[in-house]
Amino acid sequence: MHAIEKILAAKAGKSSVHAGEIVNCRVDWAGINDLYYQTVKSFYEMGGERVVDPEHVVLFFDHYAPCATEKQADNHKRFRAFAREQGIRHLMDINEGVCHQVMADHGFSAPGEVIVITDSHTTTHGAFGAFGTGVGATDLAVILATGRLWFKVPEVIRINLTGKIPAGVYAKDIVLSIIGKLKADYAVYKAVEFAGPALQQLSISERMALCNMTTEMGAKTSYIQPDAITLQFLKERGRQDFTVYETDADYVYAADLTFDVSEVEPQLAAPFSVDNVQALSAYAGMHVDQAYLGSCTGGRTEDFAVAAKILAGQHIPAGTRMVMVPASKAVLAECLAKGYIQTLLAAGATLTASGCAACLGIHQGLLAADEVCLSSTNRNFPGRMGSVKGRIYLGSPASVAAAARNGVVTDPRQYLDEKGEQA
Ligand SMILES: CC(C)[C@H](C(=O)O)[C@@H](O)C(=O)O
Ligand code: SF4
Repeated sequence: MHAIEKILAAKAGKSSVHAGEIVNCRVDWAGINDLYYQTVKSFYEMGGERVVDPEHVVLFFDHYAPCATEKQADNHKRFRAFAREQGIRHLMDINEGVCHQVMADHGFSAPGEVIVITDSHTTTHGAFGAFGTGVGATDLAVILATGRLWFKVPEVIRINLTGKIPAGVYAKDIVLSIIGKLKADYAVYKAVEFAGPALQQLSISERMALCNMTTEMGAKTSYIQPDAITLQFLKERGRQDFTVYETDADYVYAADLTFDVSEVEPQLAAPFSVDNVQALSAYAGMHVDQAYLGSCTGGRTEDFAVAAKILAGQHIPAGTRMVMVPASKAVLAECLAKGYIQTLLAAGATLTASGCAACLGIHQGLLAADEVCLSSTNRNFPGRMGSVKGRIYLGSPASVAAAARNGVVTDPRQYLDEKGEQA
């Protein structure tokens, strides 16, 4: 069996499972974000009275944080009342940040767990060796009422990463180049595992970016075998009570691919699909109206660190604006402590509240028609960040910062030395 199958088997109380089988699993973490009040309504509509395991339910106020309309505020108010009524202690209010980052910050995401959130990018938790997947309101309501949910055991595609990651190239570039080759529907309902020696060069932050983006290949879930890097991250957050499952040596993958990361250069996904990927150099010199640094893909401390290296002592030129959205309160605190935010503010960037913000066009950084945004987020569909005529290019946080520095698409490698430090 694959480690993912072992997780699902354990949660279903079975000794073995196989791809295609439907299993009914105990869910370790059920998360609801603030776009999904329908979950609460569905819970009552299906006869729910008490949430079976409120200790393992997390409510996230991230998409509307802080609220831009009265309707959003009313939603939050009803969620808070639900939390009080049901004894849900983990209410991550508007200052906490994007659900996936908050899960990581709190040490909630851990190996061997089943994590289900009303958000498609729940694949992110594969970075911890968890089975993470996104669902809609009614499925989540079933978990509230029963503590369990059914899944179809996915086939697994393994992507082996080999070679040395060049300076100025990041997980985002690697995964964009993979999606550009394999395309947006390559992994529909399959699991995508990242493996291979290059993983040793990738921190948890970078692994989260990789796993996050598998959603844009249609993946049901993602997986990275926990290692010393994972265990160290969890130790720092006080997590020790988890089970690490290992894939059997004779497990047969649905596909087994190898990518040499040493050949990857900075990439951009051009409008209007995530698999419309080219080398960044193809767009060098194109004017950028907005550089957007944030989200559950590219809004972590390391992302701010590299942006600060590129923009230290610089001034963002007139005609370009930079919006920065730390993925969570913990990320913001860390970036403040390290001086990254101060450096970026001094360069002329705007700081907005942690959360989803303009990543999906809610507030804090929307685009006008024909404006170009270079964004560290994960989607560039029409209307994703405001006007349906806004043009979003997805790239690494370093590429976002380099664009802010010059007001045009710029290769970030020229500002970094061979160690990835300020050149
Ligand atoms: C919650 C939902 C509207 C959505 C998702 O499921 O991913 C959002 O977070 C996104 O990134 O598009
Ligand atoms: S930051 Fe963006 S991609 Fe992530 S959960 Fe929020 S809206 Fe979705």
